Amino acid sequence: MINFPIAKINIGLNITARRPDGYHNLETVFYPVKINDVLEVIQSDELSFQASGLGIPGRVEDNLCIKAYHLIKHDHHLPPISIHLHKHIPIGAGLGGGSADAGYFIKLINQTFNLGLSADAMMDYARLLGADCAFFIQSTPVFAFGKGDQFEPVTLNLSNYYIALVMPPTHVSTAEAYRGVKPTPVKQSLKQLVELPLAEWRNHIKNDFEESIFTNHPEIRGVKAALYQSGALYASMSGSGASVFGIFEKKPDLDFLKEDNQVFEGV
Ligand SMILES: C[C@](O)(CO)[C@H](O)COP(=O)(O)OP(=O)(O)OC[C@H]1O[C@@H](n2ccc(N)nc2=O)[C@H](O)[C@@H]1O
Ligand SMILES: Nc1ncnc2c1ncn2[C@@H]1O[C@H](COP(=O)(O)OP(=O)(O)OP(=O)(O)O)[C@@H](O)[C@H]1O
Repeated sequence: MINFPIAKINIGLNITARRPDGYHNLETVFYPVKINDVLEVIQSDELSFQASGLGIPGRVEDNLCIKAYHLIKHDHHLPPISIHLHKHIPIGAGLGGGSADAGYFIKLINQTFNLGLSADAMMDYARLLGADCAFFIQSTPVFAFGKGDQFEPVTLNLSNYYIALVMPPTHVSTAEAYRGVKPTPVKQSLKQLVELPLAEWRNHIKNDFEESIFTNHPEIRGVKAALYQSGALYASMSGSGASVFGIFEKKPDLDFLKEDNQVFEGV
């Protein structure tokens, strides 16, 4: 069986406190975007993992698909499988690509082997693999809080807008990004701020990672400025970077960014 893990962008990201477990409390809005990996699982004689497309750093046994397999196998009978992941979602981009593979892998296993897991049960498994992973079980826009793994629904539909995403040739590690931020409590929750008209987001909604990441990687700041100059109503780095998205009323001309960056249009 096969499915297509999607990416997310963060609309706003406030890091509000450091937690005793070393993680941070945050609030953000996750919004799904149409950049996909391809994930295939077939029953086999032994567990194996093949990857194609973008190179994935790290050991195969640390790939979130393999970790998800062992996690579920601990509680359920699972035969050996052959996994193929075609990687297209940029890595170190703040797009949650690895987390998406984890969430979609859990769904694929549930479906392939008729495990009968509810969405809540799958989210509980996903939470054990990474803070972002649970979002990808349902992949609908949500207000997220806690470690980024607790959700409340939001009414947010950007389908009448044009979203473009720019990936500079820079990768940012999530752990590095968190180290650069001083947590600060919020005055007004993002949950209310996303209800504002989109043209006003620019004055109210921020990503707390930008300050330190832009200092260390000024080319990312440049991409954000270029998106505003091209007519974006709102532009922001996604998550811990390095990708930057712009929300436009209509398709902009972003050809000038293509020489130095990877540009995803109409996501
Ligand atoms: C930056 C975001 O993408 C925003 O949505 C997420 O917070 C990152 O989520 P993720 O990649 O699933 O994160 P994990 O794999 O669980 O954690 C990676 C590292 O990020 C830091 N981390 C992550 C989430 C969080 N709420 N607080 C943290 O401090 C920790 O140092 C952790 O070791
Ligand atoms: N299936 C996977 N795809 C990509 N990376 C994976 C996968 N499984 C594990 N990883 C590891 O996760 C790292 C990418 O993590 P990183 O936190 O930089 O992701 P990101 O794309 O910025 O997403 P996020 O929005 O979650 O921060 C890779 O360097 C790799 O070692």
